[in-house]
Amino acid sequence: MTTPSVRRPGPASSRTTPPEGAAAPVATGPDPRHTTERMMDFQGCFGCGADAADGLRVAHRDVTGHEVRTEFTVREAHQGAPGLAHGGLLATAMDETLGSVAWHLGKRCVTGRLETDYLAPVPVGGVLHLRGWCTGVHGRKVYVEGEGRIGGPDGPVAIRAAGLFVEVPEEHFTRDRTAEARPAAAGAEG
Ligand SMILES: CCCCC/C=C\C/C=C\C/C=C\C/C=C\CCCC(=O)SCCNC(=O)CCNC(=O)[C@H](O)C(C)(C)COP(=O)(O)OP(=O)(O)OC[C@H]1O[C@@H](n2cnc3c(N)ncnc32)[C@H](O)[C@@H]1OP(=O)(O)O
Repeated sequence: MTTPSVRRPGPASSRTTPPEGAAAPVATGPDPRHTTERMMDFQGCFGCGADAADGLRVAHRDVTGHEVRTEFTVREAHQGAPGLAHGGLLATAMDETLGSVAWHLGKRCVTGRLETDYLAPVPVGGVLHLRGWCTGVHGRKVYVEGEGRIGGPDGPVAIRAAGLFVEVPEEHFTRDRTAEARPAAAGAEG
């Protein structure tokens, strides 16, 4: 057990806390059946992709067991209030980190729920050091928590989060959803 560095309770709600009977995570590494070329070579991800011109470029640094470490360098384009990072983008960097925890457990998952606590502002020019780890697995559900520190990996905690990731079939990513995305009226035309 790590000692919480802030006086607030943990970030997880009942929906992001593993239920009774959840299994401990088993760090298998990414499942080769899921790591198709299409997925692995994809650089368009807003969170981490090199080809996402306006993306966050979250850098994946280290994986140890079921714990993942990443870094997010906050640039001017990420501001909410002047000089400070926008909270939604900090949540995105966290989503990226927690999602990759599930991936390294060999699970093909999407974010079902993401809860965030903001504890301190993150300044432009700073680096947010993120860490995510799995708290349990129950059926298709993978429970993950994380934190982001400023000024270094052991600096003060600026953001904490808890997420629920849900395993999906490959078809989730390959299905043609063009019709679903169209407005209902336009979709009704043959
Ligand atoms: C994710 C990208 C992967 C791409 C991989 C590419 C390269 C790989 C390399 C590295 C990977 C690195 C990092 C990963 C990166 C990024 C992370 C970003 C991830 C995202 O940015 S991803 C986009 C946003 N995300 C969505 O776009 C999801 C939209 N959504 C749905 O697609 C459905 O909603 C779905 C599938 C979630 C569930 O739908 P479904 O029909 O399959 O299943 P169902 O509803 O039955 O839920 C099953 C059980 O989950 C419980 N459950 C579900 N949702 C819950 C909630 N909100 N709260 C509490 N419990 C919930 C139910 O209660 C039930 O629980 P129970 O089994 O106990 O009944």
